[in-house]
Amino acid sequence: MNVDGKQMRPIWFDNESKTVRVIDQRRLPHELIVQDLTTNDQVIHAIKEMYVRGAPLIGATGALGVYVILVQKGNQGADDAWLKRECARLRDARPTATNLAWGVDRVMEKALNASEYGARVAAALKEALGVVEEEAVNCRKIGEFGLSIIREIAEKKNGEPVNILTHCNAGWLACIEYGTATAPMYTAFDAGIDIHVWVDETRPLNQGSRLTAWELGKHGIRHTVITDNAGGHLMQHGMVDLVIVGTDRTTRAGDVANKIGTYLKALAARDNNVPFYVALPSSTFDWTITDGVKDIPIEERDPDEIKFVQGFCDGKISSVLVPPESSPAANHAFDVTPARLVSGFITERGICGAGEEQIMALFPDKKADKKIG
Ligand SMILES: CSC[C@H]1O[C@H](OP(=O)(O)O)[C@H](O)[C@@H]1O
Repeated sequence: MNVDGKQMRPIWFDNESKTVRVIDQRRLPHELIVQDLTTNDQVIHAIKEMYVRGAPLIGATGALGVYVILVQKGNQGADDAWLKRECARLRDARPTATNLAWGVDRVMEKALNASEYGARVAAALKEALGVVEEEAVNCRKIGEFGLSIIREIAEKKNGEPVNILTHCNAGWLACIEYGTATAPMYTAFDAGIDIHVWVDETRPLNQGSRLTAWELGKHGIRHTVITDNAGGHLMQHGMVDLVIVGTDRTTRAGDVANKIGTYLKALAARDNNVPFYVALPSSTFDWTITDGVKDIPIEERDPDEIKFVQGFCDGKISSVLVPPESSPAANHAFDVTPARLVSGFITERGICGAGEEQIMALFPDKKADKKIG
């Protein structure tokens, strides 16, 4: 996306150095730092520590990570067992986003189909770059389909802005371009529709206040950062016309795993008759499961992410302890919104209702035969 006149993506392959490069999103919005990923350990660390985050981006990083495994120093790329072991390590870097396993499996399969090392490397890179470009196109299409929802609301607003609430960051920084939840926002803004976005700060790592606010500001989209607990109040007072969020894993029956706090937004939206849409590429559906609360693994992260608040001061990032050092904290990174609270899904193939029948009608070619994640 355009950042101060420069086209940027959160991940890219540098053809000259043959290196995978990523933006270290932990440093945004105050520092734009690029990291090279030249070993599997570095790729795994970047995913675990959230240099890169967001389901489609994690999937693309996993896909390119298979290439890194094959070309890293001391590789045994032609050894199938070694390649599978390293891919399994990469696949397990974070548990909830189904895209990671999808991206790694897809590229590893192509690599294993080539026996000669050079052909294996070429096949892996080609497939991984294909994943990157496909997800960019998928998010553009999500924006095109999502535009109709925002346009329909705008037509009833008599010139007033469409107020959209979003949680966490499901922007281009979580994908490749456009984002998922943000894609319809960018498309509507670029089509001249007046929108304003309520941006949940999204504790504990503040992906909303740090990343979504940065993205929207760079695109010139009016937005307001709010606490995670403010959304219900705003909906009660008619200040939210639409909620659009992303997802890390959605079951084929429409249960949605997304950043912790999403479920509460969906409850407030239902209670106030506010449309609640989930935007995702098909790579984020887990076709093998239906019950999200029972079957989606919820990542539990380091409690210190809650106890220590990160800020930017005097040119550097610092952490400040908030609760008593001795107080325990519980850091569930995601929750599951049942399909019954979802108005619909915005995908690269169109918009569908939140039920197995509607989802499978849009994706009749998807099979529930391969366990992911
Ligand atoms: C388009 S996927 C974005 C999704 O990923 C985020 O989680 P995290 O920042 O921990 O990777 C959040 O759930 C977003 O909605």
